[in-house]
Amino acid sequence: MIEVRDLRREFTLTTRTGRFRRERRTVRAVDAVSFDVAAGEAVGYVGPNGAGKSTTIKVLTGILVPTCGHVRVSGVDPSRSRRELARRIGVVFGRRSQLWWDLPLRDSFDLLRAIYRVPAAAHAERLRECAELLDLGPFLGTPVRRLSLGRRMRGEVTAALLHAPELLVLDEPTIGLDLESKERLREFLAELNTRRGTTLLLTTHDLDDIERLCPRLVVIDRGTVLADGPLDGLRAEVTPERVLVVDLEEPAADLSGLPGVTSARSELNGMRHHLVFRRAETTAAALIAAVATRAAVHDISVGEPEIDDVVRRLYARR
Ligand SMILES: Nc1ncnc2c1ncn2[C@@H]1O[C@H](COP(=O)(O)OP(=O)(O)OP(=O)(O)O)[C@@H](O)[C@H]1O
Repeated sequence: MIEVRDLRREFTLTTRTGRFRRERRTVRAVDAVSFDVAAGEAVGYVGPNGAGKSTTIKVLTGILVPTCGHVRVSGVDPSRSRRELARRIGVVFGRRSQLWWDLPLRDSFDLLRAIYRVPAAAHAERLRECAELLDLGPFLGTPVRRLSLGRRMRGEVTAALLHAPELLVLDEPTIGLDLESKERLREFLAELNTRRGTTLLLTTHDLDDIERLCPRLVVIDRGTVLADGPLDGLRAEVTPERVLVVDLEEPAADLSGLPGVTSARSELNGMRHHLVFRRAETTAAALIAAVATRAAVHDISVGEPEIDDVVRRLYARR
């Protein structure tokens, strides 16, 4: 669905250095970026501010022409076949609107139908479905400028989906939304991906979006790809240890020396034990079984590093 090979995009900046002197400087926003996204995947494209996320998205959606490299989205070269691409993909920019500010939502949707030449019956059916799932029905007659941000974003997503695209590209779709609106949007997008098979590529600073929506992460920093893989795989790569917390029925003085355990400590007078173990050497299940031979276990939990921690560690590798 998406094919990116050795993508580079540069910007030339001109700064005044004297009354008649100007200096030209080249900024490489994206450099040697390569990744693929298969049909049906949901991929999070993350990185710190200025990493090159939006530049990549703009190249993928045909807004920017690459300086060099090979890019194919939905079978077409985005910068050469922008119109064709627009018929195949949907795009949502969280910080920009594709709706007509003074028109009621419904009129914006009608205009988009005319632009994309969607048959009336198919349009009506998709609008009914999106309006129902995103609870937009009561607001279809409201001018866009009077909608809350959460409702407007739901309108933006509906607008991007009315022509039934096979790929939806979202740049910061949950930025500025309250928790409830974020959750509602995530739920809708997750369903769109799993039920409809719509491919998703999204950039976000909100790692809960990734946790909820994207089994795979592409991490970019300073224009190059730092890591690409399943979230769980990246977790294991950057944090080779996990923690098993065991609550016992009776206090036990010491649970150290179990195979694969690198450190152990206890609290609550020996009722709770924290066992740090290396995932490469043992599994949580094997460790629980080993603990059970020494003491009666009341409850257990296995700590995974938070996704924020995983991404921070990936950035810190530089
Ligand atoms: N039009 C432009 N002219 C000059 N430099 C630009 C332009 N657009 C982006 N850049 C530079 O390219 C780099 C990457 O920017 P980009 O907006 O792609 O990053 P980002 O990862 O989307 O950041 P953020 O999360 O802050 O939106 C930055 O150094 C930025 O200043």
